[in-house]
Amino acid sequence: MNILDKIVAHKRIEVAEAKSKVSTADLEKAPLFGRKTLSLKQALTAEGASGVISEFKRKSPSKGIINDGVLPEIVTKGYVEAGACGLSVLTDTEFFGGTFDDFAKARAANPSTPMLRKDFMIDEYQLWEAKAIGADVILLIAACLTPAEVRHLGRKAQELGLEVLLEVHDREELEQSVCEYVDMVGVNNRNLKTFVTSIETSLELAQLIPDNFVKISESGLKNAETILQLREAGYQGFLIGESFMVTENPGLALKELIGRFQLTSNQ
Ligand SMILES: O=P(O)(O)OC[C@@H](O)[C@@H](O)c1c[nH]c2ccccc12
Repeated sequence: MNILDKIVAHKRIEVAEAKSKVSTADLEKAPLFGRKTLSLKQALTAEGASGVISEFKRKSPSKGIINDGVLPEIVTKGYVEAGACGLSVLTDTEFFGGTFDDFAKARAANPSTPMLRKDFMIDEYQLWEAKAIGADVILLIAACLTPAEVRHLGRKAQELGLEVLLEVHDREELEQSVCEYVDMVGVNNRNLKTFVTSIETSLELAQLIPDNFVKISESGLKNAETILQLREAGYQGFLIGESFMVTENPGLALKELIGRFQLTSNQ
């Protein structure tokens, strides 16, 4: 079984357990459930936006522990002060060490920044959870959903006021899963089944993504030259975790990166 299949199998058990404990009616009573969501799409396309969506990630199946002793409220506040357009916070515990508590702390520290609940969404129950913790955006990974599931979850998410980021890794996933219930298309440079990471994936798929979707390049990004190259190819969003999280001060790492690509693009 590849790692993605393992994660999804585990997720199904987790969701079944969560459902048996807390009903969607109870989730709707959470204080943040009715909150007005923020638009990541708008933040990414605003004049002068850095385009960076910074991720809070403690560990991953590909890297093991990245940075475990850090506080989500401190790191994410640092990201926002440095110029992040949006935040991504992992909520998968088993494989990424994330929690709802991490998300809640980041949410409270950054009330006006769009936040992505980064998890493996397989059931509409998880959309209610996302609303209850104060998320603005959810991720739908084409590699672990059928095109019909993408449509169904995307439509439900949008009905709840959430924006939808569809993640693809190849042409087939893109062509089969992209639909009107998606707001942004993310190209994952990392193959979730093999962990092989290559920017070429984003460069190759760029022209195939219809223009009405905001394009986001995800994973393995660390230098200004690459960001500029991706911008040139049509990307307006850059999802970056590890290269910030491995440093002692992730916010500072983001600030330095933005400084480098803004400087370079003005020359
Ligand atoms: O840490 P990186 O290489 O900068 O990548 C961030 C993000 O793209 C990555 O964490 C990611 C992209 N898609 C995912 C799906 C599930 C879990 C994690 C991910």
